[in-house]
Amino acid sequence: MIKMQAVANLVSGGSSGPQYLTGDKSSIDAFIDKFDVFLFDCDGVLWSGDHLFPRIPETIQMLRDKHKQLVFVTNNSTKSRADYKKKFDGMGIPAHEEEVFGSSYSAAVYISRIMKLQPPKNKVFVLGESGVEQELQSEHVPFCGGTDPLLRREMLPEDFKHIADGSLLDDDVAIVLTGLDYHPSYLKYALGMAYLRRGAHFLATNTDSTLPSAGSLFPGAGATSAPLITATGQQPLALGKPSQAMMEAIEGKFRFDRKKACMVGDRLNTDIQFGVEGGLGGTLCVLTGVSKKEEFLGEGKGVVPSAYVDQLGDLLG
Ligand SMILES: O=C(O)[C@H](O)[C@H](O)COP(=O)(O)O
Ligand SMILES: [Mg+2]
Repeated sequence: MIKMQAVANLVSGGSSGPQYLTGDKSSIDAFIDKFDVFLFDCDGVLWSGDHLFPRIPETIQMLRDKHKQLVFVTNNSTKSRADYKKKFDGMGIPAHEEEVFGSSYSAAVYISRIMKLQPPKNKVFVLGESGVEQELQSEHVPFCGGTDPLLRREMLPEDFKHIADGSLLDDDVAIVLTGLDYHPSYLKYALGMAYLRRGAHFLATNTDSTLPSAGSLFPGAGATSAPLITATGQQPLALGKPSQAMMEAIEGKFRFDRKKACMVGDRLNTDIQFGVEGGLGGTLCVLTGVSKKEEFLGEGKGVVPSAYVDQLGDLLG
């Protein structure tokens, strides 16, 4: 049964706002044929935490069979590229580690290849999970904090004194980097604030307000940097979507024509904005994650995708 929007698309050729593709095989095929490259978001598009959405492996394989170039562009910094390869394998998604470009890798590349701080004052104090640490390691960037078990404890009275007199601080720290942190502590925030007050650069892998998981929403990476923003009044430089520094790094690594590329995502103010501001040929919003169609349908909407589907598997028709 062809949906009303599909009829509207057929009639208006898709000029009446974002094209609704679900159930419209000919429009789906025409849409896919426009692009050589698909940049895929992960959380809210492929899966919701450990829950894999329907027909994802088949959809990815279909695009591979059409010789499309695929890049997996996630803001989730808790995992490294190698971790994502394991997750893909575990879910039967045909993908390669080299095709992953996460915000933790984006931050590591920015620090090592753009900032190029000289040792010894080039260390990163991390508020985040092992994905950030692994990618800093892959770029030979020294770090501390992060998953260090010594920081997963109560703040003790003497800690205030030792942070204030600097004896608990590492003089080589030049950067504070926040990412999604499942183990926040007052001690970590106190150390992060002390380093920022000493003049350290303030970076974030991403600042998404929420994390889609288990079919619901949870505090996102933005919740990790927020206490430091409030305490210092400083804003971090975010290196995940929609940052165009990330788009340039991806274009530099995967070499593609932006006009023949499509960004597929579930979130308007990261994924779709990333594609629109990056001048990509198209953007596809998938309604299994954060953003709802009411946020982009109708007049006077901000970020609007070129097309949308109920779920990614709908691309199989
Ligand atoms: O809070 C976060 O870090 C984000 O919600 C999460 O990372 C989003 O990941 P993505 O949808 O970009 O794969
Ligand atoms: Mg997402």
